[in-house]
Amino acid sequence: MRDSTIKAMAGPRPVVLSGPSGAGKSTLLKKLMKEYDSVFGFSVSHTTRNPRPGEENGRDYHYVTREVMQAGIDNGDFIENAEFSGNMYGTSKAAVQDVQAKNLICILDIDMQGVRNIKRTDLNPIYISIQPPSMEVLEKRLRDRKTESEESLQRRLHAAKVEMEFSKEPGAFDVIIVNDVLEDSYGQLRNALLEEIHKVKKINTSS
Ligand SMILES: Nc1nc2c(ncn2[C@@H]2O[C@H](COP(=O)(O)OP(=O)(O)O)[C@@H](O)[C@H]2O)c(=O)[nH]1
Ligand SMILES: Nc1ncnc2c1ncn2[C@@H]1O[C@H](COP(=O)(O)OP(=O)(O)O)[C@@H](O)[C@H]1O
Repeated sequence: MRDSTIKAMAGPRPVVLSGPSGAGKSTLLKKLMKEYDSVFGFSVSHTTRNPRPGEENGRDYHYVTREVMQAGIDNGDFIENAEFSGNMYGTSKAAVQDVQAKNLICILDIDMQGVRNIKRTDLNPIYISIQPPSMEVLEKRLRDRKTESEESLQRRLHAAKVEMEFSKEPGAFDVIIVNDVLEDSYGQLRNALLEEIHKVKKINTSS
């Protein structure tokens, strides 16, 4: 579905982080937003999964039922949505527009289906793949995070293999970061976004 209402505005380009569950997307995204709190705005997705300990409704996700989610989809409220590991996830138009209205860099954390769907819109983000150093490390990190049942863990590890294959497709991502040593990965992420960061800083200091 081509969505022309989400146009690439004259402002800074949005950023899409994508990659296997457990690769480190949230960790890196939180570090970035902490260091550049007046530059980035997080696109708060909707999901039917339950909140994890420490997650907050409206900050990490909008936690909704399948019925509410489906009604929003049917109403055309979403730029894209996907089923992942037994739950629904989706990016509403409002989530992106709320951030862009503040002239911040909109940062999205979405799966590979979301990447494919966003490529059919005019959003024109920078696509960044966050990957684990290996499947073994990924499994260890997911187990140590203690957020998944054994079933959900296995589903996510299977999805991870598919996502790693997708990231090898030419043109799928602009930047690929293997998240081994966190400080190094964070440095790579920051360097990849410095141009957009400076755009926002210039706009904010000149206005
Ligand atoms: N397509 C799509 N995927 C999303 C969205 N929000 C989150 N996801 C993805 O859904 C997957 C599961 O997210 P989550 O349950 O938070 O697990 P985590 O990746 O282990 O933190 C991840 O790959 C996210 O990038 C969304 O709005 N759209
Ligand atoms: N570079 C890293 N080295 C070691 N552990 C990491 C690293 N990056 C993330 N982690 C840990 O791995 C787990 C998964 O990270 P998280 O940011 O939740 O991944 P995602 O958002 O991609 O699912 C978390 O427990 C996190 O603290």
